[in-house]
Amino acid sequence: MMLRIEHIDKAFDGNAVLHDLCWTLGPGECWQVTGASGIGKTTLLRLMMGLEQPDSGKRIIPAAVRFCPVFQEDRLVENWSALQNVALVCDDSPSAFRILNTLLPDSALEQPVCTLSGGMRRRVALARALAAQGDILVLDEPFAGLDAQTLWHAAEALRRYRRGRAVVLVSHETEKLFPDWHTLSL
Ligand SMILES: Nc1ncnc2c1ncn2[C@@H]1O[C@H](COP(=O)(O)OP(=O)(O)OP(=O)(O)O)[C@@H](O)[C@H]1O
Repeated sequence: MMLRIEHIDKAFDGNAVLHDLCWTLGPGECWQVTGASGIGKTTLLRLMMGLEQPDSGKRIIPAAVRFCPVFQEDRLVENWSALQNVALVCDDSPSAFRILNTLLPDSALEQPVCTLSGGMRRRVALARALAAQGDILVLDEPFAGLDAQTLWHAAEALRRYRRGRAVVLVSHETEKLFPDWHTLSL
């Protein structure tokens, strides 16, 4: 078991978002979290990572488990290049370069990320999560703003570079891309 959620309730300003939610993530398992806009998908990811506290219920996680997140916002160092952003979380520069290279054109790798398009920036954020040392990839809309072909490449990079790590993914595209993954429907 890498992460367990037991009977979690979460409300904001008296509005219930998650109610009596139970779920277990096993080692190396891949999950897609689905549900309508506003149902609580991002809230659940934040609860998993301990960035939000439940009103009741608990989250059980071994102390050594580390997360590799892609947040809904890119959270990049704006004046740094894609390579510098990814190298920040990764001791192995050749491996960071390899991951970035599959996701972005060469011409985009060395300019400040603030000059890149929204879809390119999203791919830098995904590359950073894939290059990071950690146990669970937690990905909140990592494919936002990508056209069909780029999306396919990004999904392929996720398959190739997850390196056996568990994945929890929120994306509107997942059913077509990852038909063999588990689904948690909110
Ligand atoms: N910090 C907060 N303060 C108050 N309300 C919040 C907060 N975070 C989330 N909410 C509310 O909780 C509900 C669930 O939000 P959440 O972002 O988890 O939904 P979501 O399923 O990820 O939505 P989307 O698919 O649109 O991103 C929404 O009604 C949202 O307004």
